[in-house]
Amino acid sequence: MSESVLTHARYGKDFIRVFRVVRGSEFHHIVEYNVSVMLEGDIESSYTVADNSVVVATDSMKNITYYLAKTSPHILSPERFALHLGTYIVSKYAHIHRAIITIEKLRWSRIALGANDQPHPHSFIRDGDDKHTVEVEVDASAGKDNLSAKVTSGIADLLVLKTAGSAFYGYIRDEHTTLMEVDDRILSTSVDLAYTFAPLSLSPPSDAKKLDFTIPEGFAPGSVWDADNVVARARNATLDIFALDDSASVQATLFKMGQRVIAENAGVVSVTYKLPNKHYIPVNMNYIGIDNTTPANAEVFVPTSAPSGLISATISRK
Ligand SMILES: O=c1[nH]c(=O)c2[nH]c(=O)[nH]c2[nH]1
Repeated sequence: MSESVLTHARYGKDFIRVFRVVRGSEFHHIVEYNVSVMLEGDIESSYTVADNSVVVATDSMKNITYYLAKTSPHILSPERFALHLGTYIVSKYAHIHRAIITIEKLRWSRIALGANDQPHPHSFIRDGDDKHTVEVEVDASAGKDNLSAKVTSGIADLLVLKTAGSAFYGYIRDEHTTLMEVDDRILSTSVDLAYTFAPLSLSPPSDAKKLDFTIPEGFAPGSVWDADNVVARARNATLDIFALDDSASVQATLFKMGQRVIAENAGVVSVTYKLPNKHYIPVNMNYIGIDNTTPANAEVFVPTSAPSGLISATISRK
């Protein structure tokens, strides 16, 4: 026993499901989040000598999440809410030095009705399976008056497909090659992207309840405080490039996506894409004298879930 030592400890509550409505005079606004709260600090004794006096119960972390969902003016932005929640926790508990908050924001879009797409004040539709993802680390290890944060946001499970404008040829051909070179093919991927903002420092709460959380005035477009617009631009850029790029490969198209995200968002320092290549294989009908394999005549495909290619890269600001 004495030859072992605790080298890392982190605990918290995962899968905290929360829905919030903000009732404006004309329009209601809603968010649905899956939140995870993980804490680090002077908590070793809870592991090593069964000392629960240092434990903020994970049940309390769940309650704090709901309390802030009710009281925080930042609830509608997952980045700001995560920063507020992390700041609250590290400010309230002297021995907690780091809070790692992750949020998955599910899609709810306002229903538009009638010929002129009139936005409905309080009805919404789940118009996609993709999620806005956020990971915030609020760090108080340099002191409770010296808070800093790292924010990585992104999009997961954005499923797309195009039926033209994607070639793949010129790759290594040797005794292991069976793939046909094509000047056109089906291209489909489930986009996963995550971008990291420049590190930021945070003001500690000034009120006794530790609830006060301020964001700077006049923040720069593309900064972490502009995160709702950043994710909208990243989604648009991704869909734009996917549709419009005359793709030579997933690799080349991915790089263009990353370049756009960096160019359009001044506060983003790097972006990582993970693009599975979800292969659609043309059915060979040569046995019955029908051409379904040359790109121009390929119309019937087998969608395959496995194996898939997996193309990933990180594009960083110079
Ligand atoms: O865009 C692609 N990149 C690859 O690396 C690859 N490999 C493969 O078999 N098909 C594809 N497509």
